[in-house]
Amino acid sequence: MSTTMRSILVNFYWIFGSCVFMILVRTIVHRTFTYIRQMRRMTPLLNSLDHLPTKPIIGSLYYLIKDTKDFITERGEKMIELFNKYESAIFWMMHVPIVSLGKHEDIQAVLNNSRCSRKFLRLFEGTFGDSTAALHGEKWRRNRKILLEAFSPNRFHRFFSIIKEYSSFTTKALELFCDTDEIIDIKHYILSLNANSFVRNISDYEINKSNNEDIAMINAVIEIARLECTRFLIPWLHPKFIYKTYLFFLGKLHLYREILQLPKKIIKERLSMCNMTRNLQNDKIAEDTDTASPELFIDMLLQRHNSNADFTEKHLISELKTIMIVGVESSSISVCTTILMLAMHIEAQEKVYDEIRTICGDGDLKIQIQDLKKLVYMEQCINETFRKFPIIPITFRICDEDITLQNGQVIPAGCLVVLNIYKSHHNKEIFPNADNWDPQHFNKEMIQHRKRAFFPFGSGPQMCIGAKYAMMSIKTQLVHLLRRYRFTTEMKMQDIHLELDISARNYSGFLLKLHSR
Ligand code: HEM
Repeated sequence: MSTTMRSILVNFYWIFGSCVFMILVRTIVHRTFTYIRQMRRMTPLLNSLDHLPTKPIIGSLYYLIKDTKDFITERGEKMIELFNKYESAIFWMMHVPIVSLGKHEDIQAVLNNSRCSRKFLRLFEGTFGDSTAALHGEKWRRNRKILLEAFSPNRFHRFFSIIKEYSSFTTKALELFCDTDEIIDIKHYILSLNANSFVRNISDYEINKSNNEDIAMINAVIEIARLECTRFLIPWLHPKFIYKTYLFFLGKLHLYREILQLPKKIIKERLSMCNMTRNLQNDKIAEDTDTASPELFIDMLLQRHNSNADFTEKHLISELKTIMIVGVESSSISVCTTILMLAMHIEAQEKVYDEIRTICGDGDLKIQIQDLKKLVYMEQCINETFRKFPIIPITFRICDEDITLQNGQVIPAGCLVVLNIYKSHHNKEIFPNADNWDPQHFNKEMIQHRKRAFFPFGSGPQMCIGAKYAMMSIKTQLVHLLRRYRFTTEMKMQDIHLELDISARNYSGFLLKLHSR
């Protein structure tokens, strides 16, 4: 290399290096000033609340790390335990204050306030990306409209027959373990049932178990959720560049590609199928999809993508990926936990079984969608499972305006708020037998009184759009499984340990024995 070339390169590196340095300094100074300005306004208001114990630099995070063998699995339970000590308090996530609220009136006030959003979910980009769950404002409103239509009860007949098909298939597959001494973890079977039926319901795509691309997504979801939860708890990992570097050193960047493989493949296959049909039917489909609302969720998204320049391919993939994540895991956990509870409470299981027999008869199982409403005691058991083990035990909001609590305290705008659903579900004034699993909490006489402190699907404008779908799906699966098997377990309540990332899952498993009916 000539000397001139070398000196040009050296100058280039100097200029480039200085630019990067200047940008870094500017960002740090800007962030520090913004933080100081915000804290000046927030501190007087926050001082009126209880403060959770803190340590220098890491704040209250110390109490999540203290005496912990495995931070990733134990942090959820520790967080709930810590928040549960106070009705409303401040938790210092390093230098960032988070206000935790546990009174149901305060939780309602925040959930029902349309100026409180889930903007922080941008930190969970692998899980939620640019989907409805992470959006706010006009974009969120437009996406939510599509979701509400796609999962409206008038579309349930088709969903129901597909869920029935996969439930029968899984019930038969479990035959292998019936009346043997083998203890099995039903989680894998139920997860597969829900993944297959949900993906068919939204896109007509059939998951191929022998295809690595299809299976990779399921593993990537759990790992990414864990990583993003760590990112959320450690503010130093919030800047994208630092988080990406962290992933690079952990060797986990590939997960972010894997999580997108299945949604991308579904879209590709759907597009090629639509093109084929279009050619065969002489453009009839094209005319239809331009005017009427399509039947499948994926077609609704494709229609939106075709007609709206701001709904890019990235949004399309993200929406599909997120709905698969939230739709599959939550229903699987609910089915598994309800069966585990019924296995621990045999009397309740017999009562549910008698109800199923009364409604569906003794012969071959011929359940109709309208029968599901009649399964009242089963619904009490499902609700009690949601109460005792809420799938989303805590949720967060950032409020764009000051929020006044019932006792007059003010939560300043811009503050991150934790809504402690778990605490509300364990309020002994409303649920007298709160520490135990007791379906009587939801009997006919008390249900209205209790539902005001009961938020399994959230509440207000951002409430879950899949609540009715989930209840229909869970009941259909339980009818099939409980009609064929009596489940027993050696597990006890204290064996259940919840890991918390985007949802709470029991990492001790769902260990059951199956006996024929
Ligand atoms: C037992 C099953 C389920 C539970 C316990 C559950 C729970 C929840 C909760 C608590 C929220 C609100 C979170 C918050 O306010 O921060 C939520 C939101 C959401 N859920 Fe579910 N969910 C379940 C099933 C489903 C299903 C099956 C779907 C899809 C069909 C779904 C789609 C969504 C979406 C899209 C949102 C975000 C709504 C918005 O931001 O406007 N969920 N879910």
